[in-house]
Amino acid sequence: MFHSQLWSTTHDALKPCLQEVFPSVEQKRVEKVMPADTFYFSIVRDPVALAESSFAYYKEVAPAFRKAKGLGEFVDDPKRFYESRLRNNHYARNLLWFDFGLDHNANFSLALAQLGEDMIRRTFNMILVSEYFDQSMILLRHALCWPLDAVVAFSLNARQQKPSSTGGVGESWVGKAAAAAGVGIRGGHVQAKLPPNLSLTEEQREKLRQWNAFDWYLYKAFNKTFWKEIDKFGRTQMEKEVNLLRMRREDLARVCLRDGGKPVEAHQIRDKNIRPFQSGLVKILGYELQSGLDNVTRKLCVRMIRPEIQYKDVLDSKQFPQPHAIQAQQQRLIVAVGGTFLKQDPPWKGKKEMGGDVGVGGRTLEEGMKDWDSSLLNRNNQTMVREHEKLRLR
Ligand SMILES: Nc1ncnc2c1ncn2[C@@H]1O[C@H](COP(=O)(O)OS(=O)(=O)O)[C@@H](OP(=O)(O)O)[C@H]1O
Repeated sequence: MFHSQLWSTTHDALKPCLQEVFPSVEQKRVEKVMPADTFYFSIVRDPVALAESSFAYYKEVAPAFRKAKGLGEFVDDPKRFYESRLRNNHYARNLLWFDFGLDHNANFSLALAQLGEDMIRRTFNMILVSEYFDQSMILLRHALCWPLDAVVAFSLNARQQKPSSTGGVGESWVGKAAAAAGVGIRGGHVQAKLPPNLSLTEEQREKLRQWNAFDWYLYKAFNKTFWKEIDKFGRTQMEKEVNLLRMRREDLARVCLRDGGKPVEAHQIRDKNIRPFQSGLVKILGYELQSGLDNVTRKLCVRMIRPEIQYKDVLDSKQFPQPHAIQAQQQRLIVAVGGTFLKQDPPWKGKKEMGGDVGVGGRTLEEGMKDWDSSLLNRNNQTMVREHEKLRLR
């Protein structure tokens, strides 16, 4: 949901002014706090891929998904499982349409779909396509006159597609996922639901498109516009720039990431501050940084792989700096002794290294509390305090 207080300060923190709109659009309230020349963009994803992702993450969150054994069973007869009035069922029907602030339970009609499309076109300067992420980044960088490096990114928040084959019950994918989901393992048997079955036949994929008719309509419409934009840009030039982008990504992966940049399970990441939050029964992968990076390089690399919740916390700390709290904390560290002031080691120093691992860049927790640009992170943020309440941000 949109909160003007949040965004009014975000705008100062995020210059130049642009928004990748994730929350439902409440355009008037957004416009009140954003400058007139704000660049609004969003991204659409193929509804079939989106449904797979949504089912995997939100199986236990959306009532409509909960009772279905697999995505296929849900799709075969969605009305058996779906009740429009139930909270969180937006994950199960027309999620794109919902994210654009539209009524995802409305009966499909072409007229209504066109109205929605027009509204989105009026609101957004650009709609990108997830399936062509690299091409999207090139279009975006040109629209914003950004250098190539500004859009080089590693894929974040990816779902593990297959369970790992090694390890006993405690070490297995199911075991860990169950633990993450807070389900017990008794007598060596996993008392948890298995990871969701996402396999679909071609017929079921087609049914999914019908069930998510508004999303399918939007996806087709914006996909068409996207390719028109690429034609305007020039296909050869696009190919050239996409190649450059990929080369640059590979270079950065070599510098920043272990094992050639292969995404890894969260528990393999030694630095807890860059572990992606886990939700549901699928694993969300992250990256392990190269060791021995100098400070500047490390900051750049962390910036590229910081998971979404930690990223939100960085924004929070920029938007809501707590000068009094910081000052008070600093004062607590300065102890008056016989008229002179000595700086005392903070209580955590020497006890706890970041992620419990001294080897990771050799940074202390104190340093770890600072963001890439050295601003202090607020410890009373959501990540630190309400660990158990988190869901992926949507
Ligand atoms: N660069 C790039 N290219 C293509 N796809 C990418 C990229 N980065 C992230 N992803 C995929 O986006 C999915 C996560 O999206 P979000 O971070 O928005 O999370 S969520 O949808 O709000 O839950 C998640 O999809 P699934 O893995 O299918 O769940 C990511 O794999």
